[in-house]
Amino acid sequence: MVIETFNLTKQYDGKGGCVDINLSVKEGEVFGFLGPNGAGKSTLVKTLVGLLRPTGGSARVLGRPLGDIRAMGKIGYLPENFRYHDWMTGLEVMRFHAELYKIPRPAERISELLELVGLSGHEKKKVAGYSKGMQQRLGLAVALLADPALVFLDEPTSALDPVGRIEVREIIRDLKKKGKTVFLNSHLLSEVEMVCDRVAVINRGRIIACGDLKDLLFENSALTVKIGSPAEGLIEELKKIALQVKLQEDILTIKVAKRDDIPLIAKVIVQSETPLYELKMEGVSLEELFVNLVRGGKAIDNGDKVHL
Ligand SMILES: Nc1ncnc2c1ncn2[C@@H]1O[C@H](COP(=O)(O)OP(=O)(O)OP(=O)(O)O)[C@@H](O)[C@H]1O
Repeated sequence: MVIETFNLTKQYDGKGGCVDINLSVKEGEVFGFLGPNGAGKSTLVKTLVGLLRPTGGSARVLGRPLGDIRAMGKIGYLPENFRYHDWMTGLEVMRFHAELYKIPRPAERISELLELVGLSGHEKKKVAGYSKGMQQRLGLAVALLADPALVFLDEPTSALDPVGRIEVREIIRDLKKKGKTVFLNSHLLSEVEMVCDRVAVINRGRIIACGDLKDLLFENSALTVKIGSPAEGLIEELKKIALQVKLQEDILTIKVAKRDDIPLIAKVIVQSETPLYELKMEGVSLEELFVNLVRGGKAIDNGDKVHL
């Protein structure tokens, strides 16, 4: 595991922050960390990168305890609200951080990264003259300077235009291809849906859902089946396979535990000689799931916390 936390807690004078966080993030995955404003996302990230000391619990990052200097050298971090010295040029900011990281042949690495984030040609301009999006691109380049094994990106695209967002998505995918682990905080759920393998949702400092993104979305989807008059005993038969079966007029709404149960459901209906007119999976988007979870809706049936 690249990140493992054990009841990790960081509160400010006993309030706010994040509480009893138990998470594990595997090597090479893109992990999405979601939550509404003030939920505790940045607090957890700052604690994991060693900027804040936990007030409870413990964690291991890259196999080392929190704050261990050997692990910190392999971590890249793009904070949510950062400001570089605006009297420096982009190139100077990069050189400064390269020195801190003691990067061998920094000139080569710096120009490669400025190219990657689309700042080539702007490196000699002062940061004061950079747009918000350019500053965010510079922040991303700094986060990637040391070729980190683990990258924390806190709202990496908040200031970017649509093209910039696509570019960052490509950078994230490329990092994954290279076997790097990405921990992504973002409010842009469609973006998270496109790049993340697993997600956790935090609300009021506590994790309320965590799991494989595809499974989480599947669990919260339902099969809708348009049928004629149901044969005797059909609903009972379906209940043996499905998690939940509801019949309203001629529409059956069925929740299944796994994809392979769908053809089974169709078979049972057909074999019962009930007319079957239509069968489709009504999926939820991550946005719908998120809103349901955060508002305490019934998005998830088996308790208020899911671990897959
Ligand atoms: N330095 C601090 N001192 C006191 N309380 C803090 C401090 N930093 C954060 N908090 C509180 O801890 C809680 C979590 O804040 P945090 O910034 O971690 O949330 P977040 O999920 O990153 O929010 P956002 O999406 O708005 O950036 C909030 O209630 C916040 O007010």
